[in-house]
Amino acid sequence: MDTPPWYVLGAGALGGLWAARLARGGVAVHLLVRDPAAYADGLVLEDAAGTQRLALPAERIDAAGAPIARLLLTVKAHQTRAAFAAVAPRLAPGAVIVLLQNGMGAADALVADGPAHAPLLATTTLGAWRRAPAHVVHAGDGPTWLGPGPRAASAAQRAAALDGLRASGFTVDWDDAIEARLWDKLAVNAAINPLTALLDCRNGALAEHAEGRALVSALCAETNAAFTALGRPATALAERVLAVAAATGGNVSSMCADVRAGRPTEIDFITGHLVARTAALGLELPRHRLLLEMIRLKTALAAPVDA
Ligand SMILES: NC(=O)C1=CN([C@@H]2O[C@H](COP(=O)(O)OP(=O)(O)OC[C@H]3O[C@@H](n4cnc5c(N)ncnc54)[C@H](OP(=O)(O)O)[C@@H]3O)[C@@H](O)[C@H]2O)C=CC1
Ligand SMILES: CC(C)(CO)C(=O)C(=O)O
Repeated sequence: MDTPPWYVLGAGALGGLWAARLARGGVAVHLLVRDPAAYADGLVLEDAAGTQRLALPAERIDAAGAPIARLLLTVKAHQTRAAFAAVAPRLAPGAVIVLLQNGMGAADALVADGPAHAPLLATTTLGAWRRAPAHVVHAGDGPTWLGPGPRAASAAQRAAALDGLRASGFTVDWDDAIEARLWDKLAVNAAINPLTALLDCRNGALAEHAEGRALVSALCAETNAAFTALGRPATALAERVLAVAAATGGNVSSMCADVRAGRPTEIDFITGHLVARTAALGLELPRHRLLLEMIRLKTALAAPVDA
């Protein structure tokens, strides 16, 4: 039986990287996009191997077409619900769906919204950025972890996702405790992303300056208290966050980039998720809540104002 194509919904930096690597691995890949004209010449991948143009079919997200049996969702957390609603009518029964993004809570909304799909969750330390809309740069390596989502997937769906994504040549492993990995990544993003966005600085600045280290430590103390309340282990959180800030020192964080561009951010799925989950247990996180409100205001201020 022919292996069905991967459809990549979210052909930005990370989705473009995966699409290009899967295609280079000999897999059929289709892009689901808002503007197919931007991908008319395919997708360019720039990495250690050089620069390569890959011819990939790009379809409008809401176009009618063949049923989709394998879907990789790499839109930002706040874009997930709308993007998934647009593609849901094309999903084949038992489709393999992988949600690869930062933040938490987007998959819960998909499952609550809808038909009996069972998205798997994934997290990665790969890094990528877009030089142009259809030109991605592979900027950082690392493993990708796949695990169960809020609704149980079948063993066949898990195996198809894992084997299918491994065709990229990236390291992909299964972890039943994916939620713990997502919380760990959330803890890093909850400190670095809003601080760099509000201070308009690169990640490294937080580790380089005593004031930055103090802010990170204060936020991580709250995250530690939150993890304890949620029954999750959290060791040396501030040290780990500062190590990531230093290791990605030259990066403009995704939230800083979004704020600079006047785009909505993933704050509600990072800090918002943390604050809401602990508030439900009666624990307030005043520093995180302040950052949440400041980033929300920053986004509101970027919206056009009537004269
Ligand atoms: N980039 C990275 O290195 C890493 C990113 N992540 C996470 O991965 C996720 C994706 O990030 P990233 O790739 O950087 O983000 P990008 O903004 O580069 O990509 C998101 C893509 O989704 C597309 N999109 C959004 N809504 C729709 C829709 N309704 N229909 C079709 N396409 C849509 C956007 O299209 P359009 O171009 O039209 O706006 C864009 O191409 C985020 O959660 C991020 O935090 C995690 C680890 C590393
Ligand atoms: C790890 C970090 C902070 C790297 O920039 C990131 O995930 C992001 O920018 O969203």
